[in-house]
Amino acid sequence: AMIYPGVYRRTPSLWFRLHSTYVRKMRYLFDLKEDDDICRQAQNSGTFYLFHNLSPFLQKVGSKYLAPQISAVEMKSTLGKLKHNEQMIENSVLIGCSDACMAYFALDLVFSKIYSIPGFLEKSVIESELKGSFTELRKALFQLDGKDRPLLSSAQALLRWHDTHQFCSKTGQPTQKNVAGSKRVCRTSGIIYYPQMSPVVITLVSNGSQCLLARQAAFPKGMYSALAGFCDVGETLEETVRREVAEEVGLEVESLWYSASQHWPFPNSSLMIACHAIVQPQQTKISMNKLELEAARWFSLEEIEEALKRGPKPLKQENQSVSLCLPPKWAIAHQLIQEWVKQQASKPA
Ligand SMILES: NC(=O)c1ccc[n+]([C@@H]2O[C@H](COP(=O)([O-])OP(=O)(O)OC[C@H]3O[C@@H](n4cnc5c(N)ncnc54)[C@H](O)[C@@H]3O)[C@@H](O)[C@H]2O)c1
Ligand SMILES: [Mg+2]
Repeated sequence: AMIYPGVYRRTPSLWFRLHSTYVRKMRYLFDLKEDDDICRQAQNSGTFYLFHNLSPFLQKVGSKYLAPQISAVEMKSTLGKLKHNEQMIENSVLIGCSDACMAYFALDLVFSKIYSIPGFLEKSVIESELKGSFTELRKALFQLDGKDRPLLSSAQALLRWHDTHQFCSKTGQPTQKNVAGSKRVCRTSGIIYYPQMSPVVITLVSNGSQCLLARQAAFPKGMYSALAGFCDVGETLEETVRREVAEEVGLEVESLWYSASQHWPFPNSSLMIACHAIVQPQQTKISMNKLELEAARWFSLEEIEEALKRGPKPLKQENQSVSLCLPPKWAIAHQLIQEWVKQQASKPA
């Protein structure tokens, strides 16, 4: 149920003739964020992605997993023992819309405090009612394919932000979310809080023929990735790349260029900005920062190509060590590595 803006309400066909699907979607989402009444209406006709303590609800269909969209009606009836539907639905946050402008919301059952409502269903009962399970997001990202990954990642980030920003940090008074969940306001101080994101630079360093990968102690066994670091206040992205490379492996960047970016929900909300960097070929001796990293070294094209072929799971080798494995294909670090392999292949021999 699309809500047409302004003059188009009388002439919906004009709205469709004048705008591409993409523009219509973006205008609709803008209206939902700006206008609480429009957004409240959309909550009664939209669909919901469910979370339980930040774990998305997944269903197995054949050999595939997917995140089902639950209609408002379906939700009220399935979770029908609720006496406070309205109130619960208002805890949802807007996360997108379909090409036909049907709004998508995310709702966390735990954060909505519905468990304090007498008679509300246990998690396991909800899971068997809806025929699926609440799955930890990292695991879910491996099981899902396609468009659900970024959608669930940003949904989780937004739900987490609301849960941890319920009070004004100046007055200590409760903050109120707008219906879409695109901001929270403190009525006492008038301060508006917007969902927070930390910029992070992730850099694949190359010396012209090898690339530098590193691992943190917390990484899965065998996994190496590009260098990453949070931007400091006042820094440009270029300065962050140079500082992080110097801090973590003791090298000086000669040149760098931007590749792409990706939202990353762990551990909070980061905007991962991916870059390639080249260090001077005569200055490639790694001096690793042991506080940050467990290992860092140069890898040849052959080693990287083999690891890409093997896929994301490490193999146990004879000497007890594990083989190199790389970040999953949906992580931007993987994309940087793929691009580097292509650059190497296109170089004259
Ligand atoms: N290396 C990878 O392949 C990779 C891939 C995907 C995502 N990431 C993400 O990149 C992020 C940054 O990487 P890192 O841990 O090496 O960063 P880092 O090298 O900047 O070191 C982390 C330290 O920075 C400090 N810090 C400064 N600002 C911070 C902020 N806004 N939030 C949290 N800590 C902050 C903390 O002291 C923290 O311990 C991590 O959140 C990680 O999830 C890394
Ligand atoms: Mg780092």
